[in-house]
Amino acid sequence: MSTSTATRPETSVEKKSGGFTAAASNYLDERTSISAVVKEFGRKVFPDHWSFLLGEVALYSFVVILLSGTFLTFFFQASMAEVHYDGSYVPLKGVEMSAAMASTLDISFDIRGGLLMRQIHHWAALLFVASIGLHMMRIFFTGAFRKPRELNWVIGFVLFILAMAEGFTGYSLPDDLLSGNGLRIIDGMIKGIPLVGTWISFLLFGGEFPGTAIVGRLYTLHILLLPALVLLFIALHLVFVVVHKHTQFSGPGKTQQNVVGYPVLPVYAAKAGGFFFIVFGVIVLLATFFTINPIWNYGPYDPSPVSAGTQPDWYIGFADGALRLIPPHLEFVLFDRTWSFNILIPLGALGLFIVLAMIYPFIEAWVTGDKREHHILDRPRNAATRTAIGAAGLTFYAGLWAAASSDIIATHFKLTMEGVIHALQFVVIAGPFIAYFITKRICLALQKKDREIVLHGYESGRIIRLPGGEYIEKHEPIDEYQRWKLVSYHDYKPLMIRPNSRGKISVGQRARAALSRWFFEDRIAPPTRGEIEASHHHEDHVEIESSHQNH
Ligand code: HEM
Ligand code: HEM
Repeated sequence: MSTSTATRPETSVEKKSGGFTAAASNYLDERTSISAVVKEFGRKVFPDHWSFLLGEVALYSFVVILLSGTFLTFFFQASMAEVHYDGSYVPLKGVEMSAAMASTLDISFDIRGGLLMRQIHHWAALLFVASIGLHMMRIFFTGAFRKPRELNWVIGFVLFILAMAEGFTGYSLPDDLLSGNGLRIIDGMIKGIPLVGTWISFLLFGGEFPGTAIVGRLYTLHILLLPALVLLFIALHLVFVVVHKHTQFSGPGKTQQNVVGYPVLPVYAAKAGGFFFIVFGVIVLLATFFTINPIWNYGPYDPSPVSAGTQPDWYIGFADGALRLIPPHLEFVLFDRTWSFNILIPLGALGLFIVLAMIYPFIEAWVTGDKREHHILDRPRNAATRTAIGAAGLTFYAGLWAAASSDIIATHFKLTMEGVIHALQFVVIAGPFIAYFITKRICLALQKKDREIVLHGYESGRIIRLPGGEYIEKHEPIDEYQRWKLVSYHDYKPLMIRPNSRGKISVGQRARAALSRWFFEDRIAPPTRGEIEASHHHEDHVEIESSHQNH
């Protein structure tokens, strides 16, 4: 039995030269065959555009969160046992609080580098969610979620929800006044669920709110279960980015079949490595110069003193705002139970908003009937209806978000609380329609402008007098590169209604066709080759005439 000898990889004897690094990499390669993977991955090409950095910012801030979070676990005590504070922050000396709060104060005042680490963790968390939000907007407005990336949109969206859950559980850990108020709102929301609400609340808090179990439970979620899920989904997300290859904006030489950019090794890896340190550095600077969550000012949790101006972290604002905007009297007793529609309606509206955003790629694909793969990104103006839908969604979100600061807006601008609430109710309900309309018109106007530029060139500012006495402004033709950018998009058409196999047109079909018409209505067709050529002839004509004039 000597078959195996022929196929064995070469031994290390011939490869020994080349110093310690080469020897070490040979050693590793012979035992793992990793060089094939490095070679393959190193040849991957990533296109260059500033907006593709947003996903990277999310990734790098997560690494910072992991590092700083691990440091915090060495000192944080996830216990609600009552203690008397005995650290070096004098104003709270002797005050009764939970061990969680006392240990967070110790991290802030008595552990070397502790306050910086806490602030790094908190600022990194804020940046993490912000970059995810911006990344998601770039994916949405450029249509990067279209086939084959719909599933990666959903995976990304799960990451967005997980990030908010991480943020909320983290915010609740120090057991200070703000933590407790946040948890009390969650408790109220849970209890508002008909029939089962009270039971779920008891299950979560281990009895009557707040109990003594919640911080320990949230801690397990915060440092074990949720980070594991985030890591898993980030890994899946990035595998998909590699498998699908990255999208790119249209331009000369860029097609649906290729990716134009830098290879991972050495260019992209070096750039990404440098960028990681920039993100890390910015977070450390923020944490050094700007206080975040000074829990010593708030004190331990106590249900009675809710200070004015209490704010959640920015990404929870939209949920808080929804609760503030709903009229409070939508609550009544029926069948011996309290029905809190002032909680159920905001919960339902937010749930619907989140689900619609999550499945948007599938809705759009259904409405447009578009089954092709898309690797070239849309310029937002060229997908006017999608861009307008996005603007409507953002206006809704922004209205809710602003409402989380309703009291601060009222006191700062010397307005009445009711006035602010009514204005924001208007923004949340009518704002999306107004935003939709305005955005769509702006996109169509920009499309018309592009068409004009392709056909007639840029306005040069040079006025020429024609032989007949007429004054015209000379238009400079645009170069090939610019023209490519302006005309290389597809003009889609609404779906045609077709009868099904039994020769009938179903109601669903009709609805779909109507939606499709709405999606594509008012579009401005890109200039055709014929039109461009015709416009060139015209340009030449003017050119000859004007040179005549000069002689
Ligand atoms: C922890 C959160 C996230 C991380 C670390 C992350 C990271 C990344 C990175 C590094 C890329 C490649 C570079 C780029 O295009 O920016 C990417 C692409 C992508 N991400 Fe995310 N992402 C996250 C969340 C999301 C969310 C919330 C969505 C959408 C709901 C999303 C959807 C996508 C899609 C569709 C692509 C492919 C884009 C393309 O090829 O043009 N991601 N992500
Ligand atoms: C996306 C992931 C994460 C987010 C968004 C996040 C967010 C937060 C926030 C906002 C706080 C409150 C900080 C404060 O006191 O001002 C916190 C606390 C904490 N986090 Fe995280 N965190 C994340 C992941 C982690 C991980 C992976 C660990 C552990 C390895 C960790 C460990 C801790 C600890 C121990 C605390 C309590 C100490 C303290 O409040 O200062 N976190 N987290």
